[in-house]
Amino acid sequence: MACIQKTLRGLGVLRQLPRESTVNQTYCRYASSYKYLQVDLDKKTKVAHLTLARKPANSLNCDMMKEIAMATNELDQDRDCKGIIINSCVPNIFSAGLDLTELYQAKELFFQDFWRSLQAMFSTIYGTKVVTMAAIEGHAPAAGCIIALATDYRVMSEGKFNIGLNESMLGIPMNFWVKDAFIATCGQREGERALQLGQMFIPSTALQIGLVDEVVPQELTLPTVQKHMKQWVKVPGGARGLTKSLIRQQAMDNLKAKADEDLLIMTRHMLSQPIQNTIGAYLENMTKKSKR
Ligand SMILES: CCCC/C=C\CC(=O)SCCNC(=O)CCNC(=O)[C@H](O)C(C)(C)COP(=O)(O)OP(=O)(O)OC[C@H]1O[C@@H](n2cnc3c(N)ncnc32)[C@H](O)[C@@H]1OP(=O)(O)O
Repeated sequence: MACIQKTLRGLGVLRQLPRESTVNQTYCRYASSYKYLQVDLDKKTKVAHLTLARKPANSLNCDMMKEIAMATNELDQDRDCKGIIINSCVPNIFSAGLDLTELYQAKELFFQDFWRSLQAMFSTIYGTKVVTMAAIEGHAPAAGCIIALATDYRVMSEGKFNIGLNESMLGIPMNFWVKDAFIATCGQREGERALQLGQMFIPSTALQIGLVDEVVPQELTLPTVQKHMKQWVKVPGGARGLTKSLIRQQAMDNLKAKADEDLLIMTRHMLSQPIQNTIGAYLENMTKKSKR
């Protein structure tokens, strides 16, 4: 965790937050600290719910990614927290991925802050020693899928929803740490196919390729995650946490070592005219669609 804090501090993401605003002895809510999240920790079960709450689609703007990193870090340090469930309060959408309106015609300095915040959000969730699970009750494209990939266990709702890394289709080339996380989860062959094609998956296919661990009716999604969480947090935390670190440390070290390089490469790509044109056209399409 020292590593996560160092990374966050280096990225200017970590700031002093009030320890907690206590509602009562067994249930505490950090929500007052956050604009785009609800964070509730049940001190009795030692499980926190980190609920993405940026309507209309939980698109991830720079501040929201900073908040997710800070909240995860804060929970990681809280002795009363053994598990974090990430879910969404937006019906049928887990997260629509990066906020394209912030990426469109972004200034270089802002983009750097934005990308550092994405790196920090991922590495904080991926690197935390506490158990993390995603209750994916709707669409999870691109960075929505990245949040889910960073967790230890994913349950998705049945329905006409999509999950996956569609970056190629947006003209955005894949970067190393997202590629590594996908391949670690779904394997080399699936990675070669899905990442080149920018493929999105319906829940049953996502289950087949191992992108999610379970698919259940929507109303059972959160209860199913809660049931699994109850089991996972029973495992002695020290042993489980160290085992998790052992498995994830290499990826964390790689990201830390190559974060600047990633930023440099992605700044060049994302601010290039062809990608900016694609994002512009995509935004125009979304506006037309919602006017219909
Ligand atoms: C190189 C690797 C690292 C890079 C990592 C990540 C890259 C990204 O994340 S890029 C972003 C990719 N995201 C997408 O392609 C998803 C785009 N959105 C959708 O496909 C749909 O909105 C979605 C399926 C999520 C939901 O569909 P609907 O339920 O039909 O809702 P609407 O499409 O009407 O959307 C509602 C509302 O939200 C706005 N919106 C949606 N997505 C985004 C977004 N990514 N950024 C900004 N705004 C977004 C959309 O415009 C609508 O707004 P209003 O018109 O104001 O209602």
